[in-house]
Amino acid sequence: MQSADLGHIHLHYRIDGPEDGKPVVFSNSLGTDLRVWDPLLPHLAPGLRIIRYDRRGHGLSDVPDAPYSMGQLVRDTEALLDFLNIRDCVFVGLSIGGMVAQGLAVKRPDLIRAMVLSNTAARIGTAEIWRERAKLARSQGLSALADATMERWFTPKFRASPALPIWRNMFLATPVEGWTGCAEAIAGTDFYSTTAGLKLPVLGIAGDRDGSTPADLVRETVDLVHGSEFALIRRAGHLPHIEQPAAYAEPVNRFVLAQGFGAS
Ligand SMILES: O=C(O)CC1=CCC(=O)O1
Repeated sequence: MQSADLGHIHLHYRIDGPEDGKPVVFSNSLGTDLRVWDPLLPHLAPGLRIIRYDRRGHGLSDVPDAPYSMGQLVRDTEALLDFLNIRDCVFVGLSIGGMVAQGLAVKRPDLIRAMVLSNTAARIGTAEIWRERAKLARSQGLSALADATMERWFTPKFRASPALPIWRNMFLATPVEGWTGCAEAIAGTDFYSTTAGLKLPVLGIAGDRDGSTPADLVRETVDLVHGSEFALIRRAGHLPHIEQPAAYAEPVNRFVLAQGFGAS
């Protein structure tokens, strides 16, 4: 457990793997903390340096007053990677984390060599939807959003499994200020034109039963970048690395290794 003092904010982060391993940065989704990647880690190729962090308003990072902007979320990540002296990473962005990836790749191409855009898009939902959800969260708490969120995150089969409370509790443990702050950032984000100008290797990943970023939406964004690849994970919702970790790891490992990121 470590905290980075970035001057404007403290972010909680964690690094696993050898110090001289090639860096792969994981940026998670709204309403989750860095532990959301735990099911995937045992399936990743050996020898990588795995960097995870809690976005502002989430996990053990600072919780500034809402609203947040996507520019702030990108800047936080940029500052963290500079603090950790990370360059040329493969950046794996899940949902809002994928939006941060798109913004950061435009702003700081020196930081990102290639990116995985997982269950994300240049624009997710509509501003109205996110502002409605934020209003409900502020008036009634995240419990008012929990059932619908689990339906977007997971298939019915997974929702009936004993593992569900782990992820539901992670969602419910998110500070309302942090969740609504990030929801406002999503509401204000449309990266279509800037993502279309990106020139770096991109792998898109979608779940065939994603209730938040359906596969066609993910594909539309990923196709904006010339030469991008795409993988569909079957029997999975918005968090396919939890429901199908081995199937998710397969394209990620192939893509990461194709960037010259083998064990050193
Ligand atoms: O729909 C959800 O709540 C899931 C989600 C959308 C953006 C994000 O990061 O998570």
